[in-house]
Amino acid sequence: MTIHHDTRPTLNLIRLTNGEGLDLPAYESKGAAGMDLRAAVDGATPLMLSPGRRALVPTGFIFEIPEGFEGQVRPRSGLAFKNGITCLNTPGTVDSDYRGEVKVLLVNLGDEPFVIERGMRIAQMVIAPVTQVRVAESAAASETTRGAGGFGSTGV
Ligand SMILES: O=c1ccn([C@H]2C[C@H](O)[C@@H](COP(=O)(O)OP(=O)(O)OP(=O)(O)O)O2)c(=O)[nH]1
Ligand SMILES: [Mg+2]
Repeated sequence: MTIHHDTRPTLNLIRLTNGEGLDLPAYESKGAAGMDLRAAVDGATPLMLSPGRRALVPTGFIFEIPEGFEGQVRPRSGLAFKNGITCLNTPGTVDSDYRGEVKVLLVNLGDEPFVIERGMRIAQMVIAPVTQVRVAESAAASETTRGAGGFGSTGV
């Protein structure tokens, strides 16, 4: 008999009052990179995002990102393609020591108003490993073939 342990890191979620009744953020397919985040806006008063405007949309949860990881808040391509809705600060960064509510900074780059209803899947979060480095200062940079060439220096 084989016992399969779930060896994935744990993402602990704390549901806030405005998140009551919302589905947990979830991977929508077996191999999905991101879990979809839902809008915790008031059920009775959907949020109307006019063209060119932005809004900080609550998710209703605190995410305890495991140490050594970050949460990347990214747009959903369908909303971007169909409605011009994207994340203004993409990819948003959720630090592992953040204990506030995760929010999604949406912007409407389309030309029609967009209505955000409670429970709507507005963005996705990818959990990714991060490396913190030791910061040091040197007087001169080491030599490389590339040197200071950049911004198209190798041609198109
Ligand atoms: O899309 C986002 C981006 C950030 N945050 C939260 C979690 C993150 O840990 C915190 C700070 O984000 P960031 O470091 O990007 O913003 P800042 O402007 O540098 O604020 P701070 O001075 O609080 O670090 O805000 C979100 O909920 N959603
Ligand atoms: Mg910061």
